[in-house]
Amino acid sequence: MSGPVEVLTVEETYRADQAAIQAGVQGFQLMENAGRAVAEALDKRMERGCVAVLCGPGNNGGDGWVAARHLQRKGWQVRLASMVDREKLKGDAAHHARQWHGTVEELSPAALDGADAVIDALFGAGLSRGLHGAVRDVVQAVRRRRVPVFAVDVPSGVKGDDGQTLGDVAVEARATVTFFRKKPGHLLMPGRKLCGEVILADIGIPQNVLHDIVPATFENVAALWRARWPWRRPDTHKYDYGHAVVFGGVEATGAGRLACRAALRGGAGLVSVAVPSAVLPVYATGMPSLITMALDGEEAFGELISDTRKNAFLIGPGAGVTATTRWRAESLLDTGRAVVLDADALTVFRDEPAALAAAIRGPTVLTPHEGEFRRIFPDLRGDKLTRARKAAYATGAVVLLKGYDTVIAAPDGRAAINTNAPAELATAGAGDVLAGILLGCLAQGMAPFDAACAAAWLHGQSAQGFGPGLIAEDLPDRLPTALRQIEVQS
Ligand SMILES: NC(=O)C1=CN([C@@H]2O[C@H](COP(=O)(O)OP(=O)(O)OC[C@H]3O[C@@H](n4cnc5c(N)ncnc54)[C@H](OP(=O)(O)O)[C@@H]3O)[C@@H](O)[C@H]2O)[C@H](O)CC1
Ligand SMILES: [K+]
Repeated sequence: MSGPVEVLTVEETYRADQAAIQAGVQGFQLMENAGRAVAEALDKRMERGCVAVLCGPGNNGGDGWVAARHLQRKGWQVRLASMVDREKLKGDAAHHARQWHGTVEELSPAALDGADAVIDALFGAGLSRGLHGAVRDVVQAVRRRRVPVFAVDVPSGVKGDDGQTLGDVAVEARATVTFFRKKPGHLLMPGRKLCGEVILADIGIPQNVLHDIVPATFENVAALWRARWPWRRPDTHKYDYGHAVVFGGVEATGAGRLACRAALRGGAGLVSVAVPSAVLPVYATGMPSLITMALDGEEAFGELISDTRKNAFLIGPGAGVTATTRWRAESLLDTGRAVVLDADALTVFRDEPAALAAAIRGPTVLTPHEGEFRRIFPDLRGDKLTRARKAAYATGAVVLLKGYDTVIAAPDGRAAINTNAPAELATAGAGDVLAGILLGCLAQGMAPFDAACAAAWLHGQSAQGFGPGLIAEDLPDRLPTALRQIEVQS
């Protein structure tokens, strides 16, 4: 959980590298530190034996030559295979290749014979096309033989910017050692899975290079927003923590109930559920702290939303894809108060992103899963980070695009990637709980980007450590434990 919050694109990483060199750090020293960190990571995690170090034609390969030297010194038997002749290497890679006094083999599957571990120093940030020829054969052989791989910077074949594979083959690593700051590809799927454990090494790049880079992408750790978490203060009352309203469903009642409980646990001062009187008892049962409001007809709806003390609304879970849901969603947005649009309240804007954008006036968070996202924004292309950013920019809302690698994007370009959600969260109703936590955060006055990041993190954290058998009902009551961790997790 701990570690820096900033995530750098490949281009920003190169800028950080250059800024460090301009500040007086030698390039070959950065490479020395990088390669040594890779060697140490492997040596710490495995019994000494035989390691095959696979080196590419650029600086990623350069890190490999350094790692080979350090591993040999530590007592590993090293087989180094290079994609290109040592004489063809340039710059810092050429410098470090000259420091290697062992044998150099041609890159082929035979170089893996006898290896207990592999260092993948083929391609890193400079990957520009899919893997072909000898390099593809070797990567295929590594996968077949199931030798543990330690990747330098990123597993070869994976793009640092989005975690997608370029071409049809990529290395699957046990661990990936990267430098200074993580890249989006370490956090987004499938890159996150292909990286294995991600180890961040300090190679001597000064922190202050970030002042000029101004990163806009972050890992969603609590340190990103915890300074603005609305802790209860003395001398305050419940009205200081907002009045959240959930528009519950009539036939599908479970979703709204989960959201209400999550909003209460998430800290909203008051939570009301607004539903037709016929189903009120369903909502009231088992949740005495919930306020129930009879919503019989559109006049009652108008009256309810004209009360400005009600400062955050959730519509969508169990709502139904109907004209009423669309009209209500637009009316809520028109109040200019905080709104969470989820589930059916997103689908009612199918193929109409412009209408949605036009309706948004105040702090708004859209919480689509991939299917709902595609329905509203069928024309948005690109990786998850890019698409979420484009949707936020186009609508003026914060977009929380759900999944194992949930992305939260703000209209101003900031984006965070959530990394603490266990696979068990793929269960019915989990999304309704997330919407409820988010509603609670907004009711307490958090800005929508902070609220969405906090909600995604708390949602993931409340599922941590439960294991198989988790159901959505378990989540709200685990929120207090997750909340206590905001202070200890950075
Ligand atoms: N601050 C840092 O993060 C540091 C990073 N270091 C390491 O440097 C690499 C990035 O090095 P770079 O030389 O820019 O790029 P690569 O080594 O990843 O690869 C570039 C060369 O590979 C060729 N290439 C790319 N894709 C393929 C492919 N599919 N098949 C064959 N060849 C390929 C590419 O050729 P072009 O034709 O595209 O030019 C280049 O020749 C970073 O990842 C870190 O490991 C420093 O050591 C320390 C500081
Ligand atoms: K690599």
